[in-house]
Amino acid sequence: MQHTVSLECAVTENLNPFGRCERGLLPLKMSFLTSWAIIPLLLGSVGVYSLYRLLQRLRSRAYIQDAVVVITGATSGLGKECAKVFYAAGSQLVLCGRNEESLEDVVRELNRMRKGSVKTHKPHKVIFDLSDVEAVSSAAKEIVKLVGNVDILINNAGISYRGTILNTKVSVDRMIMDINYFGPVALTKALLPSMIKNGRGHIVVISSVQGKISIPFRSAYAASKHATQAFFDCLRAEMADTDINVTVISPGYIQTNLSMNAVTDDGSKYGVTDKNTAEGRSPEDVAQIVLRAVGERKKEVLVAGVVPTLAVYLRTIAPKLFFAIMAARAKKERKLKNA
Ligand SMILES: NC(=O)C1=CN([C@@H]2O[C@H](COP(=O)(O)OP(=O)(O)OC[C@H]3O[C@@H](n4cnc5c(N)ncnc54)[C@H](OP(=O)(O)O)[C@@H]3O)[C@@H](O)[C@H]2O)C=CC1
Ligand SMILES: CCCCCCCCCCCCCCCC(=O)OCC(=O)COP(=O)(O)O
Repeated sequence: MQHTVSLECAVTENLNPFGRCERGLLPLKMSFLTSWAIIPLLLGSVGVYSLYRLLQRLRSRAYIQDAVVVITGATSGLGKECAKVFYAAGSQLVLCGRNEESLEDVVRELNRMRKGSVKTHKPHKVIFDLSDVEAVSSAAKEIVKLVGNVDILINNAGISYRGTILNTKVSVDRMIMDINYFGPVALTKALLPSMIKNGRGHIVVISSVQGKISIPFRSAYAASKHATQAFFDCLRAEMADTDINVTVISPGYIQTNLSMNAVTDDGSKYGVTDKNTAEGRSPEDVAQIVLRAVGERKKEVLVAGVVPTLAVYLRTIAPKLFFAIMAARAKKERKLKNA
């Protein structure tokens, strides 16, 4: 019986600190006082948070300013935009690409950029093809000779693919793996010893949402990005007791030449800008996200909208449902192609 009464009391009235039921003005006064007390508490928290953000921004700025930053695939798309934001933030850039003239165009574009208050540095260029492991090794030597220690390596270069597994030549699978996986692995391995010797460094890799989920007709690309995610997750763990940071960035669609430059099942160029690519995020935005992630030494960042983000979780939480959605997607795409 007593139990029933105290329960009613808890629901309809106030309990004092000793658990007894109270009536009258006192509880009203208490709630009035606590609601006023919350204001300085809230203001204090906002102040502490703002101070924390300011310190974080200053720390990020100091980390990037004057840092030696190597960017692969700097001739176009996300790589070129990363070059711009790191250049403006005062980094000493080493721009890597396959084509000297395209790299020179990027350097000219950087020179034309309006100079802010931050001191900028003249960028270096290093030309090599990521699919050639020997070339990667000599490029790493050239980089160290040019700038000494590398602070931040941004493994950005990559190529995509469209095709069915049934029709795709293994040489195409290999080519994608060479550029997207073995290239960054080789460059990272070549530069890591000097980072360790120097006592600090930061390895960044541009993976993809497709490093976390596989979608139909992207087998070679998704596989190369899954391998990339796995390798750099291992590297992060192995470097945990050093001052080497590892950041994996996994973007969704970006408005670049990726789909235009993608290869098909026989290795020929796809040559089309897909609707998803054209409607993707701007490379400028994504480059800003990369800059912030590096400054804040984030371990990984998924740069994607609600649906791809849900898809990533769905793959783990409800794989059967995810597989069914992917099967329906494959069926629909095949039908569209054959129509
Ligand atoms: N665009 C998108 O929707 C998304 C892109 N990404 C990733 O972003 C990264 C950048 O791609 P993005 O800017 O979009 O595409 P782009 O095609 O615009 O840029 C790709 C860059 O990679 C370089 N590259 C290609 N092959 C080689 C090679 N064999 N050796 C050296 N460099 C090479 C290209 O150089 P060259 O000028 O010589 O061809 C170019 O600079 C890639 O890793 C991609 O997978 C991730 C998610 C989404
Ligand atoms: C409870 C609701 C769950 C909703 C889940 C539905 C699943 C829908 C599938 C979403 C697939 C998203 C794929 C995103 C792919 C992507 O962003 O890739 C980025 C790239 O790397 C692009 O390269 P590409 O060559 O493919 O253009």
